[in-house]
Amino acid sequence: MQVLVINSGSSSLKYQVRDIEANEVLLEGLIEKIGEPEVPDHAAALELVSAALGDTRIDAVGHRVVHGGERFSSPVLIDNEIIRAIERLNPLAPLHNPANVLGIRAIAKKWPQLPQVAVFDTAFHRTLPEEAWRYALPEELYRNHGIRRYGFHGTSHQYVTGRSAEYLGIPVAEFDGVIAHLGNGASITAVKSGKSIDTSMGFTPLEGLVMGTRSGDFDPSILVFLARQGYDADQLDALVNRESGLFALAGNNDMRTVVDAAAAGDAAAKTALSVAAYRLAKYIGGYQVAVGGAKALVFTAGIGENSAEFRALVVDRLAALGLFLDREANALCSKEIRTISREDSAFPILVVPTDEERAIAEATAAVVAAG
Ligand SMILES: Nc1ncnc2c1ncn2[C@@H]1O[C@H](COP(=O)(O)OP(=O)(O)O)[C@@H](O)[C@H]1O
Ligand SMILES: CC(=O)OP(=O)(O)O
Ligand SMILES: [Mg+2]
Repeated sequence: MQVLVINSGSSSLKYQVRDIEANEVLLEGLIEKIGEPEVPDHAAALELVSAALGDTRIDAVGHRVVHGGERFSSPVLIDNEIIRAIERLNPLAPLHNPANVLGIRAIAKKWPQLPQVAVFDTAFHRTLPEEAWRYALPEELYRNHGIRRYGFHGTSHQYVTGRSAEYLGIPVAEFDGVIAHLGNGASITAVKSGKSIDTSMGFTPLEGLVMGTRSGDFDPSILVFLARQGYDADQLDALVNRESGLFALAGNNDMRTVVDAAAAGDAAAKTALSVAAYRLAKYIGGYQVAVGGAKALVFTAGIGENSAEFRALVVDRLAALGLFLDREANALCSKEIRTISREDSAFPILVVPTDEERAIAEATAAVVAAG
């Protein structure tokens, strides 16, 4: 089966065509600047994808959909009712979901006969126990507005959980571990018996770790204070989602630039790295408690897979957990799954490359084959 995988962002669209049986990428690309004159909307972006596809056969389309709310705990075949259900979740993920819906509608219009499947970022986290998903807020906020913790990056956390168990030679149902997905958006998940039991992102992909341009955790009274100073909702949204994180602390949202600046002696860049590494180390300590003793700590995504410097800054704070880095193994550049901890570490620290597109393609093929 040949599956077109679509990851629509608000201003970009990533795509891949994969052969499922051969596990091969036949074609891939990235369309940027959607909304600007060259590519006015998602339909225009899709025309560019269509041109790039040429006469490549497509049997099904798999979409990354960021918010699946409480309804979706697994991938689903898309129909009009499903599109409307995803659309109703738009207010919960304003940066991501509207773009996902536009991508789905554009394809339904252009290739109405093609089966489309939605694969949700939130689905893997549907196993969170209430003590992890519930905020200590009045019940009606949950009942009337769905205000609770959902968690994101689930497709990646689930894929990496499976790969880690395989690497350790244990069934996934016996895997207890802590997975740190560190990309532009970053989240960490506590996995117990192969299931997500806690994760750092919450109602939206803002809570938790320090990210490229998102603040992660802070005292929500700051928003109340700023509202009283005259900030409106859009300004507050931009402030915490687009103007914070590494960008606010170091003047740049790209980890490579921040690490280089710190190495060159830039004090703000050093502070940014310390704040981000300290926050993550604290979460790892907390999740070690949540899972009752991990079998592995796993780093993944752009920063987790590639930044030996940032991994060292984090692990050097974990001596209390009995974790020690093998400096040489950590410094190695590789696309392979690998161990980066010393033999005498309490449990192994792994680097496991994620592959959200592969996971989405395989889930899509499975849903289409079953339906
Ligand atoms: N070689 C590298 N060293 C350090 N950081 C890297 C390297 N390659 C990528 N990154 C970082 O990974 C992040 C992007 O991660 P990625 O998973 O691609 O994000 P997303 O999919 O959310 O856009 C950026 O902060 C980038 O600087
Ligand atoms: C949910 C989320 O944060 O996604 P991304 O990392 O792609 O922005
Ligand atoms: Mg990502």
